[in-house]
Amino acid sequence: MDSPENKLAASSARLALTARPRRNRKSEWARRLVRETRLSADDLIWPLFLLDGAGRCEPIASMPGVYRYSIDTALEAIEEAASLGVPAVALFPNTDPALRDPHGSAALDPENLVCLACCAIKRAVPGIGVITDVALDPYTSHGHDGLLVGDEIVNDETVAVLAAQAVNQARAGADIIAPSDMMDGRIGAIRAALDAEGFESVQIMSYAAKYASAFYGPFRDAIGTNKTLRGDKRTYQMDPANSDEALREVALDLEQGADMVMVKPGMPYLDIVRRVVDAFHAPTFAYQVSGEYSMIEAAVANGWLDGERAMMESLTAFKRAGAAGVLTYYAPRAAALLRRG
Ligand SMILES: NCc1[nH]cc(CCC(=O)O)c1CC(=O)O
Ligand SMILES: [Mg+2]
Repeated sequence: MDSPENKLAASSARLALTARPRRNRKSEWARRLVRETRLSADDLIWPLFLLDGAGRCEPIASMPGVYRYSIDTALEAIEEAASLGVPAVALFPNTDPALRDPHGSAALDPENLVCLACCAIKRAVPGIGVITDVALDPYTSHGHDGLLVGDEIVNDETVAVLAAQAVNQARAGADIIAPSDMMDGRIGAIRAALDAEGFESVQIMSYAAKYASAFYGPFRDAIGTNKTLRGDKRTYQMDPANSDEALREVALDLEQGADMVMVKPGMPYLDIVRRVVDAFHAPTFAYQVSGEYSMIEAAVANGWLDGERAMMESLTAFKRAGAAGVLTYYAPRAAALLRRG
């Protein structure tokens, strides 16, 4: 027969190919056999927002599917995450505006929201790791991560407060201290302060390469700093155009005693993740930040993306780039999906 299909078949001689990479993709079992990276619940850290009061679980408009929890409801959610195999949570407080001041004093209050939550979690869900954020932005009236003198975020004075904040969190039972402030020299100062107080076994996960990113917008809604932030954070967070600088930052933090390092944001910075992993072979985490999450969710809400597939593909990409794990608002959802298989 002279159909167009037959003509095409007859005219196309077999290619003399030795390699046909498609052979390894011919079926699901074959693809499973050659899969290079695998995501598991062990790779997921769940960042969680806290607010005061009881019985509260408040939606965040710019982060559909993410909530601010009072401690009691947080415990239920964390219990659930632990049962799904999520190894650790990272706590971020939405501090009552009345408790914020120019010095971020509430960061040092042993009964602040994070400390109370930390104690409660260690008691109620002892099997999950608790990561606390070291930075002053949830506590300062100006929304900066450090102390503001004139229009400068002063480094060394801030570091002294951060070291005290870290000790305050360790006393409340924090397992991992995670400085996200980007001041110079804070890792060494925090390590020394922790050790001096007998907290040698408290780990430090340094936000070593944290960029001044537009993708943090929804997070600042979540903790209530968007309205109050004066100016921007470009004098301490990194320029998104830089890559070698990230390696120098990571080197300094590892020298000063960081046990783990982080690159943030995540997906637009996978090249940095890969470079850091290849250069240092240290446990390197990536933060799939609020804006990345909300971008995916907005497309899903419009019917433009398949939510589950976009979630799992984005998380797998972090593993492929070499990350030891990912801080992601998807942690419980992804862990539940991985459990179902
Ligand atoms: N210490 C601030 C902090 N810690 C974590 C995030 C962002 C996380 C996210 O966007 O999900 C930020 C935002 C910022 O630097 O303003
Ligand atoms: Mg640094």
